[in-house]
Amino acid sequence: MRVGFVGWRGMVGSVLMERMLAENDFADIEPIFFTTSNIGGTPPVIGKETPALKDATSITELKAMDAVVSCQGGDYTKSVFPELRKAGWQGYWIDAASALRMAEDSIIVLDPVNKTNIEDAISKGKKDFIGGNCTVSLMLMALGGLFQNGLVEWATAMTYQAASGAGAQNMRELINQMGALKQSVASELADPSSAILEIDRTIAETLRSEDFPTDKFGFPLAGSLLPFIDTQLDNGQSREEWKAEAEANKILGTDKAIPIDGTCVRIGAMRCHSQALTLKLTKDVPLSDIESLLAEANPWASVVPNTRDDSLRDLTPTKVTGTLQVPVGRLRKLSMGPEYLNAFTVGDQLLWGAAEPLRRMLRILVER
Ligand SMILES: NC(=O)C1=CN([C@@H]2O[C@H](COP(=O)(O)OP(=O)(O)OC[C@H]3O[C@@H](n4cnc5c(N)ncnc54)[C@H](OP(=O)(O)O)[C@@H]3O)[C@@H](O)[C@H]2O)C=CC1
Ligand SMILES: N[C@@H](CC(=O)OP(=O)(O)O)C(=O)O
Repeated sequence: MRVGFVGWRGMVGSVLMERMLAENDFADIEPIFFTTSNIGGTPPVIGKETPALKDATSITELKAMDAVVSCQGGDYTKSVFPELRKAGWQGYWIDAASALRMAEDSIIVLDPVNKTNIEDAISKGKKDFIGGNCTVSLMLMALGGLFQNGLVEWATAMTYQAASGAGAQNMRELINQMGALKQSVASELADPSSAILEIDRTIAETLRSEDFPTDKFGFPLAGSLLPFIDTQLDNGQSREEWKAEAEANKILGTDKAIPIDGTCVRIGAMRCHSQALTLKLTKDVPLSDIESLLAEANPWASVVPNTRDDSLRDLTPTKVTGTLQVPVGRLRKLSMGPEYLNAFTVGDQLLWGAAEPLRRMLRILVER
């Protein structure tokens, strides 16, 4: 299988490359690397010979691929994909960008949750397999045991999303913001007898100053938060909030849409998205059954006991970052009634949130 990779040196693409190397995925395909900026350049080192970088905008070059995996972004997808199909290309298109997610012919891929739908789509000749939004994929990885068993009447997710979701430059800016804050009070901090309210005043001034580094986010994130992610829709939702219900129901293949809504918030974590969920269950399910269903849904979901020690140790971005684990905890029935469940989950948005579903989709095709 000749597989073209576009966007392999970006942040999501680099995580995909790391995972493919770790799983020895390149052994079973003929990889060809593309670029939008360095045609003829040196391809990445993957343990086998590959040709010089090809032009990612060349329909002729792309047409020679059996599959194309793109982590290049939505603008690239929108400009190249229709031309490629128009030119009669019948290969598989696997994409991290949101551009084609809700297209009628596309499947949103998250195989631990919708492998049957994926297999069915391949059998029916579908060719466009798109990775889901990171918060949606991570929610379904963590809470698949309830959603897949028809136990969720509705859900509301309040998110705590990492800087990485906004891009590599934003991650750098977050650290620069942290550095600028520390610098502004360095001498006071070094003096244990200095007044905390004076430090706080200086920090607030620094956050509000014109010199504070905010080119990428537009606003301070370190020492603050940003309660709006992605663009604004007419109904008051952010596009990120809209994706929850739209994409989750498409992934689950529900006949009747499960309402899912909430508020998406950017916080100063590096690459793990966290979510606090309230779920209205379709019936009163005992907590022990809920825990079993969640833990058994897939090998990456795990239940963190709802104790202070366990939650603070195991249910944080610090613990989860760089791993494929998607722990879920803070599980308890809410005071509203026995059908109301509280949950909190954390996941790495570059792994299960972006690269891993694409890697596994390619494997499904290779192994058929
Ligand atoms: N960030 C995220 O959390 C998620 C992103 N996505 C999707 O993936 C797409 C790509 O996102 P992301 O990986 O963050 O984008 P990046 O900006 O990191 O990379 C995109 C492309 O930019 C080019 N580029 C230019 N300068 C550099 C540089 N210094 N280092 C690396 N690449 C550079 C590369 O193309 P070239 O080699 O051709 O020059 C690269 O493939 C997004 O647009 C989105 O659609 C999906 C889910 C989550
Ligand atoms: N919007 C997500 C990241 C992302 O790229 O999402 P999508 O693939 O749906 O555009 C975030 O900011 O955390």
